[in-house]
Amino acid sequence: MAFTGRRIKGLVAATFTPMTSRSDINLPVIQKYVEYLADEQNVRNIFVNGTTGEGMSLSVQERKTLTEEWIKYSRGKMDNVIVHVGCLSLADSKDLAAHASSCGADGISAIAPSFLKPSNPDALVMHLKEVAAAASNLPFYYYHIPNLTGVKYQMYDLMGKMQKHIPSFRGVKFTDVNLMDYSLCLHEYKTFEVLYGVDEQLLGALACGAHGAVGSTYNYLGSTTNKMLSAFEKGDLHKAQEIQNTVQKFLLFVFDMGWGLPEFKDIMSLYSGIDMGPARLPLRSSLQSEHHNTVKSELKRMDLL
Ligand SMILES: CC(=O)N[C@@H]([C@@H](O)[C@H](O)[C@H](O)CO)[C@@H](O)CC(=O)C(=O)O
Repeated sequence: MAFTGRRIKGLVAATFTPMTSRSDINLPVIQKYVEYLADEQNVRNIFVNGTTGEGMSLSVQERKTLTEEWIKYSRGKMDNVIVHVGCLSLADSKDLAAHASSCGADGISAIAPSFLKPSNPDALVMHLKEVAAAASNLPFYYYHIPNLTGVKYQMYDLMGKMQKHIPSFRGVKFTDVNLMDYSLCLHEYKTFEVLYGVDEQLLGALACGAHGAVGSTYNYLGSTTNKMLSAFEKGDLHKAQEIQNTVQKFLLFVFDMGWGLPEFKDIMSLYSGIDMGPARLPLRSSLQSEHHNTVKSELKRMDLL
């Protein structure tokens, strides 16, 4: 696919998957969720069924149903809906990619299979090429998240291979703290997109030249992070640093409590007032109702609520 020049700019919320108290997908919440992102957080791009969305814990049919709902309610509200189609099975990934294309998604993305891992970078590219070909009309983003997949190839090398072999290759969703690799990618592959995925150090990525970022905190700290992007664009580095530091302190509080994805989902419910429901097994939240006020007062103390 020839590069059209349209770039994802700014924040992309990696959406949570709303669930019922029994951990079934909760579709009626999606419309309100999309409106909340657009109207309250000023976030106009979403990345669905990814890590935050517990995509790998959903069935293929659930992922298809969710994709349809996200796309339906995003019309006129979101600029881009990127659908994560990565699976352990190539056949499932291709099925999801073709489905995303038939639904009118704006792009697809896939992680590396993480149980039987690719033998080498070329094998990974062969796998991704087949996934991308199942939705050849859509931009394809490789989802680099080495801490979770255990597939740790340098993106600087891999981008060259993907550019050569995958006609619809558009870029990488880069969820790693290695800013040297990130910066090398941005500067070598200028017509591609390298979306940054570690919210707590987005400012560092901006300094490298980042134009877009995908993350879980943009669901509820989107408007705060947008202020950081504006400050950076205006050259007000001090203000941008202050905002990044506030987000970092909030995340430090969360990590110090030993919390992670299931608790982030609870925090999104507390913050937005939209019930996201619990995370699906094997994840379990340890955030109890007695923690709710602590979280809220922490957010208020940091001027985030
Ligand atoms: C490992 C992980 O979940 N990383 C998040 C970050 O947004 C992360 O939650 C944030 O930086 C806080 O650590 C995103 O990169 C994940 C993401 O974009 C996705 O849900 O696909």
